[in-house]
Order: sequence, then C-alpha cells, then structure tokens
Amino acid sequence: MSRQRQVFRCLSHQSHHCHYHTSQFILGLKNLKLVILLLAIHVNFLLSSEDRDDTNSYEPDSKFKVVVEEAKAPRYLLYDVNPGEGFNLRRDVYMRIAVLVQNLNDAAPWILVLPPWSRLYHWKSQDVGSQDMIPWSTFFDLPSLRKFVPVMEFEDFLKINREPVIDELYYLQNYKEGWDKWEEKMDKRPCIMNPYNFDSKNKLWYGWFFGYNDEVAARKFECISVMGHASIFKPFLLTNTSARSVMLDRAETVLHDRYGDSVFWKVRRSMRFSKQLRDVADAYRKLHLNSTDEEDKTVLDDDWINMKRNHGDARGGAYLAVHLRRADFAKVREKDVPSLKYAAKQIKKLSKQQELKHIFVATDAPLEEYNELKKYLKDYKVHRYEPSFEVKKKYKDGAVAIIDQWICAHARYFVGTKESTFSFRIQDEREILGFSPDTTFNRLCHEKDKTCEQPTRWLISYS
Ligand SMILES: C[C@@H]1O[C@H](OP(=O)(O)OP(=O)(O)OC[C@H]2O[C@@H](n3cnc4c(=O)[nH]c(N)nc43)[C@H](O)[C@@H]2O)[C@@H](O)[C@H](O)[C@@H]1O
Repeated sequence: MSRQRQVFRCLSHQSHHCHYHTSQFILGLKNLKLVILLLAIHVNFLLSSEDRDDTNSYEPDSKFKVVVEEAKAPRYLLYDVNPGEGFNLRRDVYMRIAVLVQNLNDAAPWILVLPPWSRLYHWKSQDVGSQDMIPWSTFFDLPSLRKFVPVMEFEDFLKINREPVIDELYYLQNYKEGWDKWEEKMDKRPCIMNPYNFDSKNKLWYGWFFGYNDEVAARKFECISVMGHASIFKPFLLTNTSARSVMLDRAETVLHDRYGDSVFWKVRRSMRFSKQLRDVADAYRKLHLNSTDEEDKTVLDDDWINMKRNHGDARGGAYLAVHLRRADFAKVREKDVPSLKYAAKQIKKLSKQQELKHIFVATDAPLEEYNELKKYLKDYKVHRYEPSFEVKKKYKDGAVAIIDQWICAHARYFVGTKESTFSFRIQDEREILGFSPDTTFNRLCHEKDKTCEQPTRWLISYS
C-alpha cells in the first residue's frame, strides 16, 4: 500500500497506530515539489490576470450567517456532477465553475480542484484496465487551463491538505416545490435526496468522492436548493463560510453566468486538449485524410490568449466529418436521431454539395451499425478512427472520443447530432480555429423532422 493510501486509511479510521505515518507523510509533503506547484499555479495565474474581465461586485447574502473570522488563503473549491452525465456535459459544468472561481479570485485567492474522471457511463471498454480516477492532464493541457483560473489535480490537493477531509460539502438541488417564475435564489433546505452517509464514530460524511469512497470524507454536509447562475455562490463562499476547502456536488444545477460572452469563450479557449492526444489525432489526419495544419490553415498559436481568428481563416482538410450520436442517445432522443439509411442520405447529399469524397465518421455506434452506414455510402471513402490497443490502453475511452472530436474539428465541413454536447464542443472548437459558420453549424435530421431547423450559431466572441 502506498504511503499516501496508508494515511488515507489512518485518517479515515482515526487510529492511534497511524500517527507516525501521518505526521511523516505530512512532513514529507512539505517538500519542494508541491510548494513549487502551488507557486507555479499562482504565478501563472497572476501573470495572466491582466487579461481578466473585471466582473461583478457582490453583496453578502443576508440569508446566511455571516462568518467574521478570516479564511486562510488559498482556499479550495471542489465540485462534482450528477454521476450519469457524459464527458462533454461535464466540460460545460467545468466552465461554469471556472468562471465562479475567477470571480472569487477578484476578492481572495481560490484554487479550483479538478474532479478526477471516474467510471463514466459511456466508457464501456472492458479491456483497457481501470477507467477510474483519471487526472485532467490525460485529457487537457493544464498550463492552458491555468491561464484562465488557478487549477490543481485532486491528487495534489490531497497531498497538500493536512488530511483527506474536505471541510464543507454542499449538495445542490432544485426547489422541491418547483417554480413559477425565475428568480436568483439559494436556501439551505432538507435534502430531497442524499447519497452521502454520516459515520457517527469519526463524525465524517462518506460518499462517492470521484471513486475515492472511504478514503476521502467531508466534515460538514448540507443541502442547498438553488436557482441561479454559478456566481450566485460568490457572496456565500466569501462571507458565509471561512472553510479552507468547500465542495459543491451536483454543480450542474447552476447555470452559466453569461452563455456565449467573451468570458465564456475565454474559459472555452483555455480548455485545450492535451498535446499527446492532439498529436495522435493529427497523425491520423495526415495519414488517412491527407490533412495537415499548414495546408488546412488550422495552425494553433502556442498561447490561446493571443490566438484570434476570423471566420473563414481556416480551410480544413478535404473531408466531410459527421458526428453520429447513437447508443443511449438514439433511444432517449428517438425523435431527433435519424435512421442509418436516412443519415446516409443526408451525408451523401452534403458530400456532393461540398465536392468531398472522403467522409470521417465519429460515432459511438456499434460496429454493425457503422458497417450498415458504410454500405449506404459505398461510393465514398468512409473513415473511422480505430485506436491501436496501446493507445486505448494508455489513454482509455475518454481519449478516443477526444481524438474523434479533434479530427471532426479539422474537417472542411462538419455535420453533427441535434443537441448532443459532443457535437456542440466540436462546433466551438471550429469557431476557435476560424472556420466559416456555414461549415460548422449543421446537423442531421430525423426523417419526420420536416423543418430540419439547424443549430443556433454560437459565434466566438473576443474581448
Ligand atoms: C442521452 C444523454 O446524452 C448526453 O450525451 P452527449 O450530450 O451526446 O455527449 P457527452 O456528454 O459527451 O456523452 C456522450 C459520450 O458518449 C461517447 N461518444 C459519443 N459520441 C462519440 C463518438 O463519436 N466517438 C466516441 N469515441 N465516443 C462517443 C463519449 O464517451 C461521450 O463523452 C450525455 O451527457 C448524457 O449523460 C446522456 O447520456
């Protein structure tokens, strides 16, 4: 058992035998590496802070008791999302919370602790080893995230925290009675549902905690009914609690502060995929689709802060990319997802219009469905990214999906699935790269959908 795991066990069971391990561990942690990490997070953030928008002031929330003692800096905000949600919806929730943390940083230093990726419903591969507790650095470029807001991995938070205990945990929920009119409000309320358990022996709350279950706990737990935007929590966090670490579970309950404005796009631009995954996708583009950044005019600037593109700057590789969401989506949203035959009909029509012979298909469809689709498209060269066993084992299902997204983002023309956040994230990637909106905001329609209304054009905005 690693020393860290031993300490988790010790602290959660409060055994005296553990005292030695714990104090040794904590001493060991005062090591240079972590101090440097923390400093790096702060310096990095301060350096880029001149680029921040000076948004909202706040009034303390008089509904809650005002805490007068001063909180120790830095403070840590953790969050989690409804267990059933997929990767791209979770990315969206990150953006809401990152904007909240940026707002908090206008008043005091806060660090956003990134929730490890564990056992997502859609990650079904059995032969790739554990898909639990995957750090954000596998999928995203952390230095890029840090140019928007200070972030750290949960494992690093555990290392610097004195014990594997989060001071306060709030479980967000809607109002039980529902609502007639929209108003920004939040209230401590009895829990409508509570997935955490109180251990009366050591007076701690246990629960999922990103898969850490009995290794991590919370000291205080309450439910909060909320209707509002993420930054509704700003006054509460600054004046109604002085806890060093606060976690908001079910963070998807709060909305974006302002959907689609330049701050929204800043945090979106900061969410660059990790270089290792972009490289795998770029190698595939080059080999199978004859697509390179230089030819396609999609070269990335090193720093997203300086990268500004006009619509039409990007040309894209000579292929049409489709995101064909199937699996659970085809069942839950039966009325939005076309049959394979009808999807193929639309794809053929678009390829003809665009004079493209190569079609790249990103899909979560089983092989038989993909083969059926290919049969309908026999006059075209149809491609699907199939990872080598090594890539899949190393980076897992989450990475394969990112590679699919990155390849779609570089196509000359893209068509997605109605209301899939997977398709939405490809659309915003293409906005960042500078594609013409006509080549981006397109979707497949169900055969019975006669109007076939195309997606809203959420165009990039720079400040
Ligand atoms: C029905 C709802 O759909 C919502 O999904 P939706 O917005 O499409 O998009 P996501 O939130 O990303 O969830 C769908 C997941 O399915 C896999 N997936 C979907 N399309 C592809 C693809 O083209 N390639 C690869 N490799 N993987 C794909 C991938 O793991 C992805 O994160 C979910 O967030 C909800 O939890 C719920 O399932």
